[in-house]
Amino acid sequence: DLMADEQSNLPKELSEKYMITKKIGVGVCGEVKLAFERATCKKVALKTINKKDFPASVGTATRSAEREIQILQKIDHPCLIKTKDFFQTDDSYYIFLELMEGGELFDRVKSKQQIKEPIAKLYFYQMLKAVEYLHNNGIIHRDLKPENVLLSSHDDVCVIKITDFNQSKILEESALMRTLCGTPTYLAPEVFTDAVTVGYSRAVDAWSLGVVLVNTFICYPPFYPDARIGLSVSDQITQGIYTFIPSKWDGISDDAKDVVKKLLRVDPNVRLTIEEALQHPWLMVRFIAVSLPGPSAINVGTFTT
Ligand SMILES: COc1ccc(CNC(=O)c2ccc3nccnc3c2)cc1
Repeated sequence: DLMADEQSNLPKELSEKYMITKKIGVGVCGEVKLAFERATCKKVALKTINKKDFPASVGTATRSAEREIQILQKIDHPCLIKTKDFFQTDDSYYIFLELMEGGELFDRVKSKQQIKEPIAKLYFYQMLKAVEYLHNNGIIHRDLKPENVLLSSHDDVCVIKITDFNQSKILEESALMRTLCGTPTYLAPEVFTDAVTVGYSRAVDAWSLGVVLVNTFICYPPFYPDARIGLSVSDQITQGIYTFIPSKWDGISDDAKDVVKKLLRVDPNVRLTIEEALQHPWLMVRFIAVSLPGPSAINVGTFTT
């Protein structure tokens, strides 16, 4: 059957160590299957990236896949997905990841319709901590969305982990940074004025988290195709036009709305940074330490409503 011959063209070392079973998710650059580690019978997720899938841009595909793998193996944070094993053949990468039993936040929001504020805050706090770690390590995710936020269990109170780093960017030391270290005697003024805005590319992650937060609260994103608005989605975004629909936001605190407003600022220079968001009153509630069950328990505290 399909499973058998797929199992057959896997690297021998891989199929000796793991048994691959059903597909549990499909991503842009490959698919995610449930696998079992034969020695421990533990469940793991297998993400397969086929190099041949992008014949046209084969260069960028493998570069982005290699960058993703490089990042996956370097990062270490309770709210970032961890690689457990890795294999490569001529035409595919096989990345074994810790299995997130709860699936995607995207599906949880869809099935729950409305996520209660303390739970949305718990998830959002963990996303902020994960992205804070990435930014502190010079990594920008650049593709934060509910499909890339995974839940560790079916319980509302659970650890979340961010996944999918194939759009990520590693901030290298730039020629501009080196230029600004030298004596500016012969430097043109625009080199300094440009320098003010350069280095805010990480602000894209803060914006995306603002959109994810709205999506988590009211189950659809703030910018979406709607004839009544009379603007394309990209125009709504570039003009920062969105509304807090009263019926959807009733019962949600003003602090929560304030975080959204400050993340969805069009100008990246004034947009809330991840660090500032973590200091916002909505997130700075009294925490009572509670350690969540599960492989990588973290103390996030119980959120007062
Ligand atoms: C036992 O069969 C299942 C077990 C769990 C699920 C829900 N999880 C998933 O659907 C899922 C999707 C992508 C992932 N990417 C990396 C790590 N874990 C992941 C888990 C779905 C089916």
